[in-house]
Amino acid sequence: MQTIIDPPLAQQLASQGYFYIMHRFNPEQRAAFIQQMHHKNLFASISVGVKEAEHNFIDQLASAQQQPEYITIDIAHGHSQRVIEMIQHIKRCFPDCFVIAGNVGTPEGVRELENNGADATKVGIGPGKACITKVKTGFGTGGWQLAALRLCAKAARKPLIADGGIRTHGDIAKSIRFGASMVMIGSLFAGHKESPGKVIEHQGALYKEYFGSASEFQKGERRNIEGKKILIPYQGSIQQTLTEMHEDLQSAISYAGGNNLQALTKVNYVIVKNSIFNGDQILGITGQLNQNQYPTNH
Ligand SMILES: NC(=O)C1=CN([C@@H]2O[C@H](COP(=O)(O)OP(=O)(O)OC[C@H]3O[C@@H](n4cnc5c(N)ncnc54)[C@H](OP(=O)(O)O)[C@@H]3O)[C@@H](O)[C@H]2O)C=CC1
Ligand SMILES: Nc1nc2c(ncn2[C@@H]2O[C@H](COP(=O)(O)O)[C@@H](O)[C@H]2O)c(=O)[nH]1
Repeated sequence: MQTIIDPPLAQQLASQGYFYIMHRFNPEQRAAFIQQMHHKNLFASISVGVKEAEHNFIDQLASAQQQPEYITIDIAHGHSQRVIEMIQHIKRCFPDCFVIAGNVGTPEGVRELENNGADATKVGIGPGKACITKVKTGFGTGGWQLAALRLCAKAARKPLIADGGIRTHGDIAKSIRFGASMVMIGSLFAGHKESPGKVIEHQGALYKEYFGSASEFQKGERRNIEGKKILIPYQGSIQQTLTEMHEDLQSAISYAGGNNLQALTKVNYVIVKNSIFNGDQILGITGQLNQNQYPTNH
């Protein structure tokens, strides 16, 4: 997403061994981005849409022999013929490229994209924090993302990426329990100084803008709008959050009784009707929100 990642942050993440997906909203900069990443011996992970210009873009990369290691097909409704055609087009041009397709919310969607060549599938229709798909269309996995993931995982033969709805670090461990190999995160990263969202001062406090890729702010027009703009409290460096996520995931693995991520995939769980958040907010002793978590809703 344009308010989450830009080339410098992609370089930082890749050089530290994190996976990233570069957004597709500066289309003319993608070829140069691949070159820059390769020049620094880093992997290139770009995204594309499904329209004709995107097919032509893949052809241009192929003619220039500029193969990114990862291409994500990033559209709202991933269980569609246009995504299947794009997977096949990419695989024709770049048989070795790892193709991530999505987003879907059903086992049928996962199976069909996998059968047509996707190497991994993104699961999540509408659980994102800047998303309004559920209220506008009545569709989606918003509010039951983990259950959707669990259903999709039963059908999946290749990795699943849980995309959207990660609100706490604990949600990462839970997503792995229900079948994700990876999670994709927007809002939890949006407030950091490295994220490209604009800094806004509001009633004496600093925030960063975070907008949906299907919002009017991204699209520049009010057509098929399924996203909104929100403000996320400004949080300083992303490294602190990454470190804390790492530590929390390590603790989760230990609670699961193991010493690697596999342990999380087998742990027992109970489903409770209402979330057992105990009404807690994670507040520091000064009453300030802890640096990295639980921004207020806007
Ligand atoms: N994960 C999620 O829940 C969602 C994510 N998004 C994000 O928003 C961005 C823009 O996505 P998108 O609008 O698909 O990209 P594009 O504008 O590239 O549209 C791709 C194609 O899908 C069509 N389209 C758009 N929305 C839908 C829909 N809900 N159902 C069926 N067809 C649709 C478009 O029609 P036309 O040409 O007429 O515009 C176009 O043909 C992406 O980054 C996507 O990830 C958006 C919504 C949901
Ligand atoms: N329905 C919409 N979903 C969107 C839009 N822009 C992005 N997204 C999805 O949200 C996640 C990030 O979720 P978060 O909970 O971590 O903030 C992102 O990866 C996309 O899949 C949108 O405009 N509408």
